[in-house]
Amino acid sequence: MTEVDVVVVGMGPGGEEVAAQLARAGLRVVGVESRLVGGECPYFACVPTKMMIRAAHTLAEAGRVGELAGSADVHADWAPVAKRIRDEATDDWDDTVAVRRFTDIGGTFVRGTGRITAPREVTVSTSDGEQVLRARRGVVLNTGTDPAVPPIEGLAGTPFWTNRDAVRTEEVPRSLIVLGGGPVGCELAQVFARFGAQVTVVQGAQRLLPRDEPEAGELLTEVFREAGIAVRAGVTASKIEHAGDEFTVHLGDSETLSAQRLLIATGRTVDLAALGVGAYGVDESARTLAVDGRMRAADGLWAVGDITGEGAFTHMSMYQARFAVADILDRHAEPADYRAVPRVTFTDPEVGSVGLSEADAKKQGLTVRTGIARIPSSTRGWIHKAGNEGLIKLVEDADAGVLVGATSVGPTGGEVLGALAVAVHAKVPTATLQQMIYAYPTFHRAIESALADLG
Ligand SMILES: Cc1cc2nc3c(=O)[nH]c(=O)nc-3n(C[C@H](O)[C@H](O)[C@H](O)COP(=O)(O)OP(=O)(O)OC[C@H]3O[C@@H](n4cnc5c(N)ncnc54)[C@H](O)[C@@H]3O)c2cc1C
Ligand SMILES: NC(=O)c1ccc[n+]([C@@H]2O[C@H](COP(=O)([O-])OP(=O)(O)OC[C@H]3O[C@@H](n4cnc5c(N)ncnc54)[C@H](O)[C@@H]3O)[C@@H](O)[C@H]2O)c1
Repeated sequence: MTEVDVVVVGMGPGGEEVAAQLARAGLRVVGVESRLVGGECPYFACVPTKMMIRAAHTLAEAGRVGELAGSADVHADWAPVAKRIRDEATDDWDDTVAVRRFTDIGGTFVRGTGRITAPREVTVSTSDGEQVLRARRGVVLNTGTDPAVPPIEGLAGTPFWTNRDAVRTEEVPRSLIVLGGGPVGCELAQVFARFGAQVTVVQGAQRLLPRDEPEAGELLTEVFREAGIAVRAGVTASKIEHAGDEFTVHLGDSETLSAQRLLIATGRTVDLAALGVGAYGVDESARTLAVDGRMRAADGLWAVGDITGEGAFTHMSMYQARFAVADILDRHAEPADYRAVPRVTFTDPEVGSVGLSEADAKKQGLTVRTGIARIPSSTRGWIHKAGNEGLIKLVEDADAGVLVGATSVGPTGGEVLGALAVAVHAKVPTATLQQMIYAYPTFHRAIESALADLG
């Protein structure tokens, strides 16, 4: 039995941050990680997928030369992408540097799978057996999520991909069926299509990116279809077969789709029972672990990141980390505020949003006014021409005269979102936004046109 101040189970972005800050503050901290310190984001998610996207979008830009600047002879090659992911992003999926960063500031690292076995007690299964850790102040969970694999007949046991396989691939499949049209499915569908795969997205919901405004998902569907990516929305797979080098996906009774690879991108799952949170009296059958504004799930138990269900983003995990650290160190902090959470899906066009959608604002009983501007109709969009698809949508609480939500789709939609995130976060009056000067001819100047709809 080892006794310390805090045990952090799971060293994703937030857990790494909590563990490091507490160690720097002089606490005795043990960090427990079963796979790689840094978590999903640097090894299997944000960073490698954004490298894939950067490469894929470069190909698309080269493809636009014909319309704008002459001609270009482009040959796609996955080898530099795979090499960059292996060498630059993941160090060949080796976390030696990240572990050292933590131990150099006084943290103790244990490689293994942690499970809460009593309040303030974690038992870690390691390659050498079990280790029991007692945490005087408590336990912080940052164990993230795993890909959710739907219970479709025939799927289990087939060599399907999740994001973890897709980022490790050394070659582009000839053809790919993507099950799920959320951010993971959309980003990866476009990457592999731009590298030459024949791609079909099968999306159970009625549109792509259903968490975003309908206008965004509809626009992305148009862009995908124009690029030859088939989008099947509102359908689900009834049965899956794999034989030889081919998957067959049955849609309903009569239709089938075939492809060399199948990517499962149907969301994420958390197993609270496996983490043993029941020892704290917490409901282990819940889908996520509810926390308060200080990230407390129970007395002596904190959680940060995807496990809390407050939006699965690296920036959310890092944001929540600061509240857990403040609470553990007895420092005063206002509770976490989720009014203005920004999120960007890095397709081309990028789809960024912040705060409430129009539908959610109405559900909250607000008097809603919306404004919309199309990027191709803006001066910059018109100049940009090839690849100029996009829009700005604003959602105003008309009684308060402030924006409560906004969407920015476009070639730099995620960057334009920055201005809108400030407006929602700081509750800048709509009248003040309308008086602002927007540089000509920028993409963000389309915000001014959308504001004109708000009177
Ligand atoms: C393909 C893809 C692309 C994404 N792109 C973006 C993006 O561009 N921007 C963005 O903001 N977000 C993105 N996300 C989401 C982002 O990856 C997560 O929100 C982020 O990793 C934060 O997760 P987390 O802090 O909850 O922990 P995670 O990163 O999930 O890490 C949790 C860690 O806990 C470990 N662990 C789990 N159980 C145990 C246990 N019992 N004992 C010990 N260790 C354990 C795991 O091995 C893992 O390393 C993407 C996700 C995916 C799947
Ligand atoms: N750029 C980013 O910030 C980024 C990128 C990727 C992922 N993420 C985050 O990671 C998390 C996981 O992303 P995701 O896209 O896997 O999950 P998601 O839950 O956002 O989307 C999954 C989609 O799959 C569909 N689906 C579910 N079951 C299905 C089935 N059986 N057949 C067909 N479709 C089905 C759903 O309708 C849903 O739209 C999200 O919270 C996301 O925000 C963020």
